[in-house]
Amino acid sequence: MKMGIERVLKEKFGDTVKDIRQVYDDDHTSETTVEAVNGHLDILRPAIKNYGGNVQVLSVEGGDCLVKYVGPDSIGSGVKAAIKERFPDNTNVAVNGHLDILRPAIKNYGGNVQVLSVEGGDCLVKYVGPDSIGSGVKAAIKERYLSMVVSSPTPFRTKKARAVGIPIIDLSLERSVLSEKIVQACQDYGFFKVVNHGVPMEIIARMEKEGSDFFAKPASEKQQQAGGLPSPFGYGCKNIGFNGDVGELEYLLLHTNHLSISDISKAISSINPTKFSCAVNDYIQAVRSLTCEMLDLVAEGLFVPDKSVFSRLIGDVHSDSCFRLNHYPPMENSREWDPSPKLNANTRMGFGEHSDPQILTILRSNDVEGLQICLHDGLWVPITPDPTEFCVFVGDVLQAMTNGKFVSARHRVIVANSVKPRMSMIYFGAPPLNAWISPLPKMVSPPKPSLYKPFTWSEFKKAAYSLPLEDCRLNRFKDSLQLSLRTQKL
Ligand SMILES: C=C1C[C@]23C[C@@]1(O)CC[C@H]2[C@@]12CC[C@H](O)[C@@](C)(C(=O)O1)[C@H]2[C@@H]3C(=O)O
Ligand SMILES: O=C(O)CCC(=O)C(=O)O
Ligand SMILES: [Fe+2]
Repeated sequence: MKMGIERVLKEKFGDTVKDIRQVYDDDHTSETTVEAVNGHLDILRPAIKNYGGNVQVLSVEGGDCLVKYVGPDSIGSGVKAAIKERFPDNTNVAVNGHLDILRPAIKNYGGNVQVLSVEGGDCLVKYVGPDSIGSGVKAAIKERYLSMVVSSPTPFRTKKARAVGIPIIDLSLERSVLSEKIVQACQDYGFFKVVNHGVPMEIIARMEKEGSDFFAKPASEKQQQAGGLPSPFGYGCKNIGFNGDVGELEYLLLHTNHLSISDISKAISSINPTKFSCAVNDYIQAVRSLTCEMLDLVAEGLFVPDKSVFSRLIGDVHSDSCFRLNHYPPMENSREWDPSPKLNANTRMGFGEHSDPQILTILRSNDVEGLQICLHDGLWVPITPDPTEFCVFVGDVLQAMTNGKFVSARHRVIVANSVKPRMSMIYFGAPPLNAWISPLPKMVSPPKPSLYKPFTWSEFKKAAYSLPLEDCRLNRFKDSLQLSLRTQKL
């Protein structure tokens, strides 16, 4: 700031301007505290807010000042300069932390890292990217800030650095490495992303075009063309299921068998139904074979003797798999930024918290964010959208078949301020209605008795559809015999 004024004055008055000193209304020698530095940054806040960003001083300790900043880079360097100028005793100002050293590598993998809070010695970091860099994030924080404990009289400790490393799995890797990585991801998160998946971009783009063309039609047309299909299929707006759940979305839900796709295609376009049906059939065929491939890798990674035990269910001609297009209209008129995950004036619940009932879900979205997954400890993590990747979710049936080794991923969609609609295309790989589901023998042993009683997919589905979206549906299928045996032992 001072430098800008100096330049303007020198331009105007030349060498007559000798020295320019900045003076402050308040006591310049006042203590350097989080509050004081935060207060000083008020000069930059209007500009930052204008870009939908935010700035917050997290800690000031022994010459180190840690600042969380979201906004354009140009203002970011202004933040650093403004602090150093006003509080010269802050020799080390880290905007968005010390983690800047790792950012280029993380970005390279399409990932992201952000310090969410530093409180009472706990540092909470949100991280998306490969595991290897995730542990680097942890190490970098510990290395940098643990040393401060020694030198600082009132230590700022970073006891628990928590790097959330959502796995991104490269499907071109060698098979044995892949199966291990996929099993690990299913176990740790019930969720992972895949790259180099082999689904042709042309097939994805054609499906996306058909989807956006459909949602661009007037509401009455969509309703008339696809609103009257047998429940729960067809076009829906805001309602989710039959139990009063609502969301800020419209959708098209289809069964994946050829006959129902052909029926809906005729309803959507009487002039050229094959354009829509071909796009849907090609897309479903491609993601189905990707799903089967990943399920075979799961079986290999779990050392299950029958390697097709999961994929056979989905590949079956009678498979009850379905396909869904979700369209979340954008929010208007909101530029305010709120870092908390709670719903506020700027966010709406697009699709409420739930797990998918099927075996495996494969989701592809455009580049509009909104999807979040819940980790085992209850932390909600936003998933960075990438149209070239697929997101994979463990469903309830896979949880039952692995006897709880994998836990189905709870997820939701929160629509924030974006100018573009979010559109997702989701394949839910399901067994045939009459297929029996139970924990695989390989997954059951005396220390790990069967957690679930056998059920058919039809029974499970009926129960699932009778329950609200957020319910844990598998609870109804817990093996009460095992439970009572265990209680007796206690
Ligand atoms: C509220 C509901 C909607 C849902 C059926 C349910 O009763 C509970 C599960 C929901 C879900 C989630 C994943 C899929 O989007 C879906 C099609 C499915 O199979 O289960 C939906 C169901 C739906 O939207 O009809
Ligand atoms: O639309 C999305 O991104 C996710 C929706 C979802 O979870 C679902 O349809 O089951
Ligand atoms: Fe879902």
